[in-house]
Amino acid sequence: MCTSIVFSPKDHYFGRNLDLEITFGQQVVITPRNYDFKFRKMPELKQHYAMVGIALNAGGYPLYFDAANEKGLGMAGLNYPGNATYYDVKDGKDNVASFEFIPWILGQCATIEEAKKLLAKINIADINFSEKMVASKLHWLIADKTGTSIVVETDKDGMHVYDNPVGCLTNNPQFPKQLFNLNNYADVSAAMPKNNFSDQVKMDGYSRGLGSRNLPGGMDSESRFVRVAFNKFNAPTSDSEEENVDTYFHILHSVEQQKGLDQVGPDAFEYTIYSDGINLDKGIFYYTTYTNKQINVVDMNKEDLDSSDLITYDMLTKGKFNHQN
Ligand SMILES: C[C@H](CCC(=O)NCC(=O)O)[C@H]1CC[C@H]2[C@@H]3[C@H](O)C[C@@H]4C[C@H](O)CC[C@]4(C)[C@H]3CC[C@]12C
Repeated sequence: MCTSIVFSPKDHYFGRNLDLEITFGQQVVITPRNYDFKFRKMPELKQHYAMVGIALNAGGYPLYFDAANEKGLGMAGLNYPGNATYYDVKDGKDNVASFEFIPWILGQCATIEEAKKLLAKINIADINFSEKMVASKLHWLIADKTGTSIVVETDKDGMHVYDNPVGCLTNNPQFPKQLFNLNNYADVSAAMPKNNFSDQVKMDGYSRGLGSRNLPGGMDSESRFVRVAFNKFNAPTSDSEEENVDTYFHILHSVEQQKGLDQVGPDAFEYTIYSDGINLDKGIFYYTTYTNKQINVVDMNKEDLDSSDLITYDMLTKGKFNHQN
């Protein structure tokens, strides 16, 4: 499962945990403005906004899992099995394959308002990247540098674009159900609970943290949605970039999947392969991996964004122990 958030302590940070049992050889990929973006059913974008994110470089084509552009619009695709539906090519619509959706939006839109205008014309066409790489069933979180976010779900009954008041997304069920489920946690709090049970029962608050005792702790997508929303809304904010980035990763790591906890096959366990976050205001990309919790940084502004070839960085997966004696 996966979790994606936008966190707005001062600047705005957008990204996700990628949870899966296999890894694809993904890299940090910067697509500069003059990379010739080809689309199966739409005209190419010879010039577009530059973007940075995690992608699989498939023979020179960036298959983005999540990314943000130089204008501060971010977008992530998360698994949405059983619900995601892609459609036949339709006349009069912008027919975009699911693997083209991130570049199509990030290449052309600077804000959520602009994205909504393009979304109104889009038909997510049921096209595979290749015979081997069939379309994954996804839904998407999109956020801009005001911290505003939306969710795009293409269900059996068509495409839905939801305003997202909580700024997070996980997996199933459908987004309105995830929001509704928050009702069940209205009394969860960072503060010690008040005894509403009965004034005839003496309760002495035997432990700190009892206000959050009823937060769901599971690896499942509904539990992670509640937990990450609560942790985000209660996170401290600062004027310091480093403190805010650090807090951002604490939030994502609070819903990360340790190996061994989420069994998906006889010997297969889903785990958090990487966590990433882009400062949408500044174009700085941060990430950690399962085996390297040090925060790694790629600053897109340090690259020649007017060039035409993909710029890639292998993810640093080897952590360091700092021996002090
Ligand atoms: C599996 C993950 C989503 C993670 C998640 O939600 N997992 C939880 C779960 O399995 O429930 C998705 C997110 C982006 C997806 C990739 C991107 O869409 C790009 C690319 C698209 C091709 O159609 C298929 C391969 C490929 C490379 C996709 C493989 C599956 C990815 C990596």
